Amino acid sequence: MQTGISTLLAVGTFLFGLLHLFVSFLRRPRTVLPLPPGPKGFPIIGNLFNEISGYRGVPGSSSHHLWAKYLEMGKKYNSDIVHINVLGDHTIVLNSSKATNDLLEKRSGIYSDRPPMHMMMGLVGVHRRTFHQDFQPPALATYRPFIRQSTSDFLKKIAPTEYDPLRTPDIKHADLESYVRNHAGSIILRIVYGMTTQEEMNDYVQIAYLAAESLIATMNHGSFFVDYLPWLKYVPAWFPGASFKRKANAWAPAVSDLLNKPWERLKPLIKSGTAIPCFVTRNLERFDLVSSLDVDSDKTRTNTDPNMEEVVKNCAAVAYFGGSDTTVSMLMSSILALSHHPEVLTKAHEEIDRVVGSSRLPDLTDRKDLPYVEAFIKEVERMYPVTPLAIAHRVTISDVYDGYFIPKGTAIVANVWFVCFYHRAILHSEELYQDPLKFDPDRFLEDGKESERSPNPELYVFGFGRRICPGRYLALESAWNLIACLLATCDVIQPLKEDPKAMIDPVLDFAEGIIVHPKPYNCRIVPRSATALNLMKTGYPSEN
Ligand code: HEM
Repeated sequence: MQTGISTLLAVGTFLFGLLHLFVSFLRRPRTVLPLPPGPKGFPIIGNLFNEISGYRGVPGSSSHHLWAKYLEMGKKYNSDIVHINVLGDHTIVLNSSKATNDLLEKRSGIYSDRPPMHMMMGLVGVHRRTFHQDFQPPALATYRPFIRQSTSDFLKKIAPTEYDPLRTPDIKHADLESYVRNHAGSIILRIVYGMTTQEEMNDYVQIAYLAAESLIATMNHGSFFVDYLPWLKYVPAWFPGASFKRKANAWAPAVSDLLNKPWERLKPLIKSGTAIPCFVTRNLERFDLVSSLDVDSDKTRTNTDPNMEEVVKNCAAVAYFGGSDTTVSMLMSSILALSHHPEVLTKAHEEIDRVVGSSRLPDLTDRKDLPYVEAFIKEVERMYPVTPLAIAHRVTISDVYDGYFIPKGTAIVANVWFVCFYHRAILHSEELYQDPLKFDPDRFLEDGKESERSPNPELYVFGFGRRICPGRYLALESAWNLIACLLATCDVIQPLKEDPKAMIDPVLDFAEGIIVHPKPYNCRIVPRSATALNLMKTGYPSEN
């Protein structure tokens, strides 16, 4: 009986698949204008078996980064916008700042939808306004004490017991990453859910880490077959070729924990009036939802808008996720860059010593007076963009650009990373940045002051138009605070005993995913003096 049902399901799915392909073929865009150039595909399946489809299941598919493949494609077709069609699902890759600006910024009204991310369980696409209100610069002043607290905790963790520069041991990658993860995680958990104790935060930082592993692997449009054939989400996990389904099942608990666990912890505290004011409490109050919160079940009793509790819950989880792994990537790249560029470290030390002195830690109020530190962070953003392909948008109505037809529903990918070729590129473009593969913070300065001679990478690394990252101000403040304090107190140098063959290339060795991280590296973080070590151990003065 069981086998009969399975066979029936398999045959049904196969026939349904054929029907879907046939209908997409009939409904393919027919217009006198050409689609942007791209590899010639086969009828119906299009570029499915072409490496640039983004689908990792293609036999023999190389492990090259997707953004590097897009580079090759742009070169080949000599165009800064290129087109891929997989099974009737259209993707257009924008390889230049002009194209991203023209479409994602100037035509933001129609280019701000998201393609469905079937592997992502709908965590994106939630209420943007709710989010932006709490993460705009005026709200940030309230969060600065949490940022300072987390930076103090970080400095204490990396501080050696004694000041002995020659015997300070290497920091292993896993330890450094866990301290950085704790820094980013504790700031966001305090802001979003009002968590204050390190013990409870540890568990939740780990939850965000596990969820990030799955979400990172799934968010690049086309990473899984189901992105192209949405009905596949209904096939059972045992179905031949349904490895995406088995992966989704394995990842589901982590993503569900991310969404539910901190929420379930907070609900009774809100009900009893003992919750610490935070993003969730403020938004529940804003939408008059506190009294309707149902502590005993997953469901909401709804005497107001039935969806708003879900919106607040989703926004909280998206902030918790969005604010964790991204900032970790940026900080790990910053520390890697410092350990490879002693000349940058020396200039930053000189600036901090001159402006802040050595008797206190730098604070966010010093930020405007430390242009070299600011330029260093910009150069990290440019050189190591956290999300090299941003997050795909989708166009809601058919459009025409540069003489090309862009069909309604096309996924739009901005290739932010893109190494230069001719005059088309973004963060590594020779046209925008002189000597683009050189790590050089000075490109953002003139006579020691902030300058606009190279465009600010923040125009690209945080996304575009209406979808621009709402957490960008928080990310930059928290990253700045940690980096400035690290620079003020420490030398960041190469490890003592490093096998040269095991050393990673700071330009090329990045792990693939929607959020990219440097491959594991060790380094040495050595206090600059006994006074600096003392500052690390005491941290910022207590604010209670
Ligand atoms: C270095 C740190 C960060 C980077 C590089 C970054 C980058 C991005 C990018 C590229 C997008 C997609 C924008 C687009 O589609 O055009 C995005 C979206 C988003 N980010 Fe960030 N982000 C960072 C930190 C944060 C933080 C700290 C938070 C939370 C407080 C956050 C919350 C979000 C949310 C909620 C979205 C979705 C916005 C939407 O779909 O409308 N991000 N981020």
